[in-house]
Amino acid sequence: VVGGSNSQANAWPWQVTLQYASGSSWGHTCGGSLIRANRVLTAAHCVDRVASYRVVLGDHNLSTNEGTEQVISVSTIVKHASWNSNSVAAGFDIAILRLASSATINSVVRLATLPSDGAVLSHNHACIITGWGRTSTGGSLPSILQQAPLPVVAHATCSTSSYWGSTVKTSMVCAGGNGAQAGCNGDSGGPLNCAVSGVYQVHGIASFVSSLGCNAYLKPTVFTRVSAYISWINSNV
Ligand SMILES: CC(C)C[C@H](NC(=O)C(F)(F)F)C(=O)N[C@@H](C)C(=O)Nc1ccc(C(F)(F)F)cc1
Repeated sequence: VVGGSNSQANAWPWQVTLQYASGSSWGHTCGGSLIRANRVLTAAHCVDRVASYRVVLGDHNLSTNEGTEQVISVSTIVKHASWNSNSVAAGFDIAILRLASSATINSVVRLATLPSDGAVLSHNHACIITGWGRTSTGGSLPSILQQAPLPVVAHATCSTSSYWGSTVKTSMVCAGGNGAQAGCNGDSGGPLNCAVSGVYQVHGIASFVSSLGCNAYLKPTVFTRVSAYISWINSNV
């Protein structure tokens, strides 16, 4: 997350870090959201690489053991059948990870609330991106979960030529683009948290940013719009 700040410990209790084995250690590769005690919602592009994956729930500082972490391996991966890693612009950047065991739901590990089928948020609706992605384009990865305000950019605006043009589809949600706050590499798969009637919902799954730079002006961070995939989730969870 570029232009963000440290989140309060466990303030986003559905946020997970998706990690893959590299050598003898595990490295953060993507975010994700807990949607059932044994199911995590993430981006399909996060699991394109054949590897062994694990999720860590209840984490805050990736570099220390805080005693709230739950480490669970990923048993199976369900990527959307229409996902094509050569065209992120087509959408379908969504996957469900089945966990080897169920998480213990407690004060620091909770299920995400998903939006209702088809719900579309209006321009400037206040949302917050969270993640352990880079804090600047090509920069370093933070230890502490970051968050930043990222207001929704309506599709009508986001699909104009000065923004993303036809790269962005109605199955996506744009947020940010002010040149300061943005998602960045490593935030992929993580949530766009939007308050609706006082309850935070996971309205987006971080999908892509501009290759010109994470916080490129008028290139909002683009998320998979979760409300466009509710029936897919319900039949694959
Ligand atoms: C691996 C990528 C598909 C996803 C990667 N996503 C992210 O970094 C995140 F965190 F925003 F989700 C990304 O945007 N990386 C930049 C460097 C990128 O490749 N962006 C990008 C690629 C293709 C297009 C498109 F759709 F136009 F082809 C647009 C942006």
